[in-house]
Amino acid sequence: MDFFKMSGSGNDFILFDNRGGTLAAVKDMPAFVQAICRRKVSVGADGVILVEPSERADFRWRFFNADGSEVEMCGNGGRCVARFAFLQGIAGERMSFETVAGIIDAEVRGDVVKLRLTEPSALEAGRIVPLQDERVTVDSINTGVPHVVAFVADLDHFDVFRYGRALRFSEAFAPAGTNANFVTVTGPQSLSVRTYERGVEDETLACGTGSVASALAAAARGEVTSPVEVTVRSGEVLKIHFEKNDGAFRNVYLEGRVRVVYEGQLWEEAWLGQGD
Ligand SMILES: N[C@H](CCC[C@H](N)C(=O)O)C(=O)O
Repeated sequence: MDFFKMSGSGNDFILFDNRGGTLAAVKDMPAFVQAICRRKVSVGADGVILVEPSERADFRWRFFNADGSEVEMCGNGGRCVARFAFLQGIAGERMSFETVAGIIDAEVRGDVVKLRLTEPSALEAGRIVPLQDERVTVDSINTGVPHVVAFVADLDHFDVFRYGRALRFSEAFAPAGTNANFVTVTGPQSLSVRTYERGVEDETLACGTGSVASALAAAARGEVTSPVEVTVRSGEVLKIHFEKNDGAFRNVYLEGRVRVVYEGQLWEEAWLGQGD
């Protein structure tokens, strides 16, 4: 099974062109995904992307987190799959693809990919959430997948794992759970974000939909205007463009560089029998 390994600003993925049933031998997809996402004993990644045929767009893709959970969308994964599709001749520089979250337009310019995301929804500002022995104020929004955004003062020394897990599993966001973003606004068009990701169950080096959620939450508070440069944990910068009209956000774009790390051939021993 041929695959690509790609990185979207440090959020890394294993991509398969599954249009011809490359993965037909896989009987349990979540178990397969968990196995190949394990670092040191297999390929290792934050998630897996399967490109499949679509009646409604150039192609469809399914996204699986490293824990095997299939979820609606992935912003950095979307940027990677757009460049993958272009490089593989599956689509041109301008394309549209189908996700569980909806149809997304993409434009590939060299190693920079710009996505037009689905309309954000369910923005709730100033939610008071009990968190261990404290109560915190967070904003929540869905940017393809669910996110909470908390504004903090000293991001570099913030315990993202502890508070990220507490928010991820908080009753307030049950049963689906959420991704948790911790943000410091650094200027009228810039902020820094660290994200604890659902389904990776750890902090990742970047989160695309989380960066968008953070930019829109800050814009809703009147603290930033479009375009917003988001510095992620890897140190790379994602650019978020949006229109804000009477509190609603439209034409939301996520832009940034993606890297092809390598192309590979997956051996069965890299996934079969890993639980033994
Ligand atoms: N972990 C997320 C999906 C991937 C989101 C992130 N990698 C991105 O770039 O948007 C979730 O389960 O909702």
